[in-house]
Amino acid sequence: METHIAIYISNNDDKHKLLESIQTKALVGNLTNLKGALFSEIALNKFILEETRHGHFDVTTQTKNSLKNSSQGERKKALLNHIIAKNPEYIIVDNVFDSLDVNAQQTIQNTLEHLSKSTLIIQITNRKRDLLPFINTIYHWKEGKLELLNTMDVSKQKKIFIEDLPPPYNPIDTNVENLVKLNNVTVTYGERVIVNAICWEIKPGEFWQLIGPNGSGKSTLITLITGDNPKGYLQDMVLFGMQKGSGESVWEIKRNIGYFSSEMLRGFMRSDSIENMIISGFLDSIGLYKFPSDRQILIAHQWLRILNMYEIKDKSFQFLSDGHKRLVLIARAMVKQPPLLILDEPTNGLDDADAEIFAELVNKIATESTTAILYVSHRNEEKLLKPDFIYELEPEQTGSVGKLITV
Ligand SMILES: Nc1ncnc2c1ncn2[C@@H]1O[C@H](COP(=O)(O)OP(=O)(O)OP(=O)(O)O)[C@@H](O)[C@H]1O
Repeated sequence: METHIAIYISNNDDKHKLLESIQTKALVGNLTNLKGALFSEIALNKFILEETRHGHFDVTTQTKNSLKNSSQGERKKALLNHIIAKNPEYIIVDNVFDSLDVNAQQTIQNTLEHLSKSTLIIQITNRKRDLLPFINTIYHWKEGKLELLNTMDVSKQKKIFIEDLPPPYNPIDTNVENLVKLNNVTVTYGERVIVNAICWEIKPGEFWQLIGPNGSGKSTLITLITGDNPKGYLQDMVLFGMQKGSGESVWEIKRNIGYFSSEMLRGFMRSDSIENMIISGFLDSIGLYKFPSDRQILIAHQWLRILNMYEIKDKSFQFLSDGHKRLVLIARAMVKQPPLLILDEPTNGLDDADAEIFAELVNKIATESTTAILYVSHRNEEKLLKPDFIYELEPEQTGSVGKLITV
């Protein structure tokens, strides 16, 4: 049997450098003459870029959609099939379970377990619970070298956000019974019904988690709520007191929403200061092009203190770890204290320690502010998060139906 290894990394580690060390610098033995494959978000992004540039699809998804138009889970499943078809001699498996629902996680685990009988598997992970069952040896990557790890226990974080949240900034009138009301909403793409007759209400201050298997339509519902989906125009929806199709602008909808998704990290590559990143949340810009008011600066400073980042506020945002970048982007989404904060797969790629810190901030916002939270996730962060309600999408032949679960 092959010796399969896992390398445990934190969000502070440079994953590209680690991959290079494995592939070309014999970090885990000489692999240069072996045919390798990379099962990772990094490989997927390359394929998506190729698709966009050259218009041909190397990786075929189950629905025959392009990768770009596929859901996160569909992309990952398609990539694994693509890799298997190439018969690699080793596979580097990076954050294997991110974006996958429970069934898909099991299927992919079984597939990898089967492959592990003939193919070397090198797992890179930042969550101890993701460790594949057939891994024989676990290392920690430290200062460019591998250190054997006997335990993957991660020390529990202390309660870290002790400062109070700032008072609301120009509170938007949320004197409405429902922030979001979907009434028999059905969305189809071509012949396919994606979601069917969805009835769902989100009231001010509620904390919701939206769950459902890959491809069940979670992102579709989110884009309807944020006003980004053209399919919204035919629907019976009331968003922040405005009936959809009554002449409301996308801006009028968006001013009520703070939004964060892991994918946003890719959009913020400029080297603005941490302080300016937070202030820019008032101005809905990336980067700061207008002078902020004293009050805006004051509120931003309060958020910096909450995050324990006041002392480093002038440093570049890019200097932060992935986990801390997320905290800053949540603060950025929250500075205006919008009626609704949407967190779309926010913990993707976070290590154990940062996932705990992140969840603590979300719970704090849920209990101390009037902002309602809509948290979209496959990852069962139930030990860390405390939503009031769960809305579950259940796929059926005629499109996904919705089910309300009270926690
Ligand atoms: N523009 C589009 N054209 C055609 N099909 C689409 C388009 N956008 C989404 N789909 C399909 O709609 C279905 C639902 O996608 P959606 O992204 O809403 O699912 P999801 O629940 O968010 O999935 P995941 O958890 O995997 O991200 C998928 O099968 C997807 O391929």
